[in-house]
Amino acid sequence: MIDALEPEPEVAATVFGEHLDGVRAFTEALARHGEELGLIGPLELPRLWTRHIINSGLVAPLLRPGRVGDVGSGAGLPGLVLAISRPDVSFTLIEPMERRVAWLERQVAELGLSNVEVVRARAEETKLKGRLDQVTARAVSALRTLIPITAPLVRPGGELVLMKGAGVDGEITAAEKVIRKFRLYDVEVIVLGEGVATEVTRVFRATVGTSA
Ligand SMILES: C[S@@+](CC[C@H](N)C(=O)[O-])C[C@H]1O[C@@H](n2cnc3c(N)ncnc32)[C@H](O)[C@@H]1O
Repeated sequence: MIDALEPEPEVAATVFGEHLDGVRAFTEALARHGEELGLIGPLELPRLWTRHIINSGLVAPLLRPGRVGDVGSGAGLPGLVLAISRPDVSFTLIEPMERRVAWLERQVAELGLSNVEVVRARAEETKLKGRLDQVTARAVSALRTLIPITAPLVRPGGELVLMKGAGVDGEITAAEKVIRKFRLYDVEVIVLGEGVATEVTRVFRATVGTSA
């Protein structure tokens, strides 16, 4: 079963390079236990690499050495994939659900990741206000509600790096008020993986201004 999940080797090698073995170990663990732990749906298994793992890994070049928070890590997407890909970055995975936190902690131990801490909390209840250089999130909520829970965690001048679907432009329009309220600037949508990956990754990136 696991063999069928192996990626197109060239795509995976391009995206993960020397970190491919670590990413592969995580993906195999997720394929084995993800469904029984309620981390991924049964339909996701055949497209674990294309839709989830490579999709997450494409974001790695946008991160800078520093402290990155991943809000709503769930199964570890993109947080654990990025932590494997970027050992030069410190990651704080923020996830409120106990069972998911246990999974994340177990993976951190099994993969021997020394650049990850896991915080069990909702983003708005952490003590991380203004302390992170960048914040990532994937499949947590629309920008209109996601920005108010992620932007306060970022230091002034830091960035939101939020993974989004094809409807990102509409989400930006609906979020205009909170974009102003949280003084986001240099707002852009970056499309990653064109010509490389089966599915492109869209990122809403914005710099966070001084707190409102
Ligand atoms: C649909 S899952 C997506 C998980 C993962 N990011 C992915 O792409 O597979 C959404 C996750 O966000 C978490 N979550 C929801 N609201 C949150 C909040 N306010 N702060 C932190 N995490 C939150 C949920 O517990 C859940 O694990």
